[in-house]
Amino acid sequence: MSCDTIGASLSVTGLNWGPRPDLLLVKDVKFNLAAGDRLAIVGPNGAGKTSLLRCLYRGVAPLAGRIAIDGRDIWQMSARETARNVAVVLQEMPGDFPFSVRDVVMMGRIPRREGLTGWTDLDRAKVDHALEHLELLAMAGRQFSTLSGGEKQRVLVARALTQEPSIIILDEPTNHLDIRHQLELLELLGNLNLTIITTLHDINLAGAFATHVAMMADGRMIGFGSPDEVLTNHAVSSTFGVSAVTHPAFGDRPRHFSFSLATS
Ligand SMILES: Nc1ncnc2c1ncn2[C@@H]1O[C@H](COP(=O)(O)OP(=O)(O)OP(=O)(O)O)[C@@H](O)[C@H]1O
Repeated sequence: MSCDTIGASLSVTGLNWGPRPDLLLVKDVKFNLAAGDRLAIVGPNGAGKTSLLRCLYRGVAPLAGRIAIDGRDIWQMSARETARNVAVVLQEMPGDFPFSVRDVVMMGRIPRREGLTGWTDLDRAKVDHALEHLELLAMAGRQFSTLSGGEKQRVLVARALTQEPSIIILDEPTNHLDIRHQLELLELLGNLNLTIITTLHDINLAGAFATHVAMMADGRMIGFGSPDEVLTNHAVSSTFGVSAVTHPAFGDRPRHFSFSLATS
């Protein structure tokens, strides 16, 4: 899918967040992304990945530190300006959401709407474009609540794309998707000219998709760099408590891991 917007840079420094100052779930996180970089955040359950994402999309206010998009602190922007820059695709989905698929995707245009005007031909064209690219045109009139988990996931990605953001933040976007849709979604995201930040439990998908990988454990970013730098046998094995072995790229198949339970 072509996208008229371009990615933005992101700079995070000294970021701390927790529900209370004595319970930090994100601890002294810092990293930089250039426009168009794709970051996969990996780490075991409870490592703080979703908490970090919440800080990045302004879902929670940091207790310390700064998050800047193209050099501008996100807390110095209006909520609308942040929404124009950052689109979010979360795991939680409202169960009873009385809207059609087309309506949900159209909601992505709200931050782009000027005043109280109705939807324009441009808005409708953007929605059709996103529906087509995520293979949703045939179900555009269906109630969102009647879709499968994977179909809902694709609708929420389509909504994010119609927002025309410069950064897309996704929490486990491949969770409900079958293998073909997982690969297609990551290919689609990879072909956008945007900055992407996503959590991914699948280390092999993370390595194949990302330009940068951040490894988290106990609220800290314990590794940040290229997939080859961060996803080593030792780091993956020790962080996840498994025995991880890398297999080199072969033909079309990228470098990948196999896993077994670690023997103590
Ligand atoms: N508001 C809160 N109050 C107390 N503890 C919390 C709160 N929010 C999250 N936690 C805890 O903080 C830890 C980090 O949660 P978070 O959801 O960020 O982890 P995660 O890396 O995304 O995990 P997963 O891979 O399981 O989705 C977890 O142990 C979680 O139970």
